[in-house]
Amino acid sequence: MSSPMAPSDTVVLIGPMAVGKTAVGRMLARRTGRTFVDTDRVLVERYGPIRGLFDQHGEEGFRLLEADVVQGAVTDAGIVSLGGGAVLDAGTQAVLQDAAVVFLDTDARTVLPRISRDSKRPLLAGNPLERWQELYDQRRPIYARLASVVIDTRGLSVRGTADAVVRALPHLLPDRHTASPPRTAGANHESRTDTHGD
Ligand SMILES: Nc1ncnc2c1ncn2[C@@H]1O[C@H](COP(=O)(O)OP(=O)(O)O)[C@@H](O)[C@H]1O
Ligand SMILES: O=C(O)C1=C[C@@H](OP(=O)(O)O)[C@@H](O)[C@H](O)C1
Ligand SMILES: [Mg+2]
Repeated sequence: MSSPMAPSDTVVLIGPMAVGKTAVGRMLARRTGRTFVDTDRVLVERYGPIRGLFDQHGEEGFRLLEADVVQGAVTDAGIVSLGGGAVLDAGTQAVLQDAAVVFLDTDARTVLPRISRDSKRPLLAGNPLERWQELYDQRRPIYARLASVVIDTRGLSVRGTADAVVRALPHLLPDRHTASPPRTAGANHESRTDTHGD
């Protein structure tokens, strides 16, 4: 079965857990007047909390549900934030080929305060820092290969990172006189960055 392709004006944020894909995607959508979809948020809305999905279906089952949600999300133009492991799926890799794929990069030291008490990301259970680094090392080559743009977010705020994305993709900025407020989809109708559901 052939996959649909993401339109070239879709911007997809990829990268490791807690780098800021959700927070930056939301801010970017607000700044550029585009729709925002966070695929974890869609999964939670559709099926329940991420942790429960891992408990019920295992990582493999979660990836199948996730891949389906990603396919739906990226075929609509707009800003799309993926979960950190979504790029493991071959169909997802294929569908991203034509999109502007932004790899938000970071390191363990930077994300440590964001993950040290994390109970919502099942893959970080046990020793979050070690698990984060392990997953980062495994996935970094995939992020790098899929990326149209790589942004080193170390030392940047969420706003600073969104600015860096706009600098890298200047066509994102709307014309001042014609910009309309962002339409909502997925996550941008909820207030904070918790997209994991519990
Ligand atoms: N550049 C940043 N500086 C400080 N805090 C950040 C930054 N990016 C994200 N955060 C915070 O870190 C946490 C994880 O961010 P999130 O957007 O959920 O990451 P991701 O979607 O990549 O897992 C959130 O509380 C968010 O507000
Ligand atoms: O990296 C991963 O495998 C995961 C990342 C999470 O999303 P964030 O990257 O937004 O935290 C979420 O999809 C799930 O916990 C699995
Ligand atoms: Mg996220």
